[in-house]
Amino acid sequence: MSQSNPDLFDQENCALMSARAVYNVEAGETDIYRTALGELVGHYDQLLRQTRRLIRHSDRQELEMNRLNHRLADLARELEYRATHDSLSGALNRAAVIERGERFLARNEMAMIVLDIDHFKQVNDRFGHPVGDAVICGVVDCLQRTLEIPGEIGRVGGEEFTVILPQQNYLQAQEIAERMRSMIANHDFSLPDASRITASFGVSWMPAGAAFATAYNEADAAMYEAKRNGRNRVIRADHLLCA
Ligand SMILES: Nc1nc2c(ncn2[C@@H]2O[C@H](COP(=O)(O)OP(=O)(O)OP(=O)(O)O)[C@@H](O)[C@H]2O)c(=O)[nH]1
Repeated sequence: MSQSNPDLFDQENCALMSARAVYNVEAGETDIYRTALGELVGHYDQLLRQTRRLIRHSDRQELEMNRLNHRLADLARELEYRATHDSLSGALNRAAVIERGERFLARNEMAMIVLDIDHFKQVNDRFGHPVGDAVICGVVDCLQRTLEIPGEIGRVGGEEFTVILPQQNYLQAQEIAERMRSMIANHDFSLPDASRITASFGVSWMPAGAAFATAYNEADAAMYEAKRNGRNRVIRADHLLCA
């Protein structure tokens, strides 16, 4: 059995119908009251119709407002993503790496990997910028596929990347960097001459409360040492300091 929607104005409707009945039955008795009642019935009727129309309108407005609120939330998420991510590779951008790294390091020990693609200028020079761009995306893909624990991958320069590893010690970070190095070196980037891509890695580790800039500078210095030592290798910053 179908149930009709309840009318918000059931009681008012009943009052209106009673008034109409009185208006009809008592015709001719007291014209002055009859006329006044007639006007009241007319205005009341109109008031009910307009109120119903306003309620329908405000329901539509509420639906539209909900739709706009959802759209606004989507746009805010998109804006936040664009402000924090590199548009080419989808990795975090430099500002976001610094912001998240500082946040992690304020409370936790943190290891950090800095890596730089080897001889990347030659890739651009030999095959063109679009191929270079594809290599950048391929490298980020290799990093993502290797990172099986919580961590953040960022692109901090043209062909330089960072991996932030909260609560990892030196040895764990070194092993992750080694797996990333191997993954890139063995990956087929589909270059026209079938050549391979390699990257050089530096690893640092900092206790909670240390400065993010120190973590980055130490990993960066280790990465440059890896370049000087022949590239396609991982060097730890503590080994650098001991040498
Ligand atoms: N395709 C592409 N190239 C970029 C981008 N950003 C920077 N580069 C290029 O990256 C290259 C970096 O070259 P270099 O700093 O000389 O370093 P490299 O050739 O990788 O040599 P090493 O680091 O010493 O191994 C330059 O040719 C830049 O033009 C980018 O977004 N896309």
